[in-house]
Amino acid sequence: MIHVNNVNHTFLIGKKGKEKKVPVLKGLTFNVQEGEIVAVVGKSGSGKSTLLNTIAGFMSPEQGSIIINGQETAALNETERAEFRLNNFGFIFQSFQLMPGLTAFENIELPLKLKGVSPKKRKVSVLQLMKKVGLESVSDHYPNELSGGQQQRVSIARALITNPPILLADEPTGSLDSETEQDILMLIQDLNQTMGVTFVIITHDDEVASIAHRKFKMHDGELKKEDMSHVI
Ligand SMILES: Nc1ncnc2c1ncn2[C@@H]1O[C@H](COP(=O)(O)OP(=O)(O)OP(=O)(O)O)[C@@H](O)[C@H]1O
Repeated sequence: MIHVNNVNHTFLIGKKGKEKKVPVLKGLTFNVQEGEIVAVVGKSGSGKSTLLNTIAGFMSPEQGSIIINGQETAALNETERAEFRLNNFGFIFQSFQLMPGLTAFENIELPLKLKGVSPKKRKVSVLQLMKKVGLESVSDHYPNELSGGQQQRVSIARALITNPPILLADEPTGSLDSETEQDILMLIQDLNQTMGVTFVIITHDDEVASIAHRKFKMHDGELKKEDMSHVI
């Protein structure tokens, strides 16, 4: 489903003429299978977000290839890449990134509106998914009238409403207390098991990594598979 082949990337940092080369991704090779939850852990600055940005096609790696569902993303132009991203990925962020002027329902509905789905079909899909993620009772609430956990549920539902096969999550529980974190992790596991959604989760939190089928550790731009023998 996701094939990362010998990916290298170097940033140029500093003043013009005196730039320093900083290698951020060094020969990364790994695959993610359909239906897996994969966690990428590592210290701040180890290259996790850069890796996620290359998988999502927000940036192209200097060397190597990334193939998503049989498509090499670097071969697409900007417009095709945006379309490809829309059809293949949903995104979850630490800071939820909800539209403050829209209700929970309207936030989840927005991607369908942008895709031109009819109001009737939108309503059916949104209500069904809100039920699935446990948001029926707060449909008319604005983001500032929701708890952190509820806001993250809205953002997960918004990411899933167009049925993308892959969710990319950057510290999805980073803003939540530990009890709410557990709720969100259970939801992620449920969505993985019942809807077959593949998750790639960036985190520095061991609790989050513990729900992954496989865990990779980024260290100075290199990726090492971690022992997951504790996972049944
Ligand atoms: N656009 C950019 N231009 C130059 N350097 C960058 C850029 N983006 C990231 N870097 C550098 O690349 C390295 C890796 O950054 P990255 O954000 O991928 O790390 P991270 O593991 O996600 O960190 P964090 O956990 O703090 O988000 C850092 O040294 C960072 O300063």
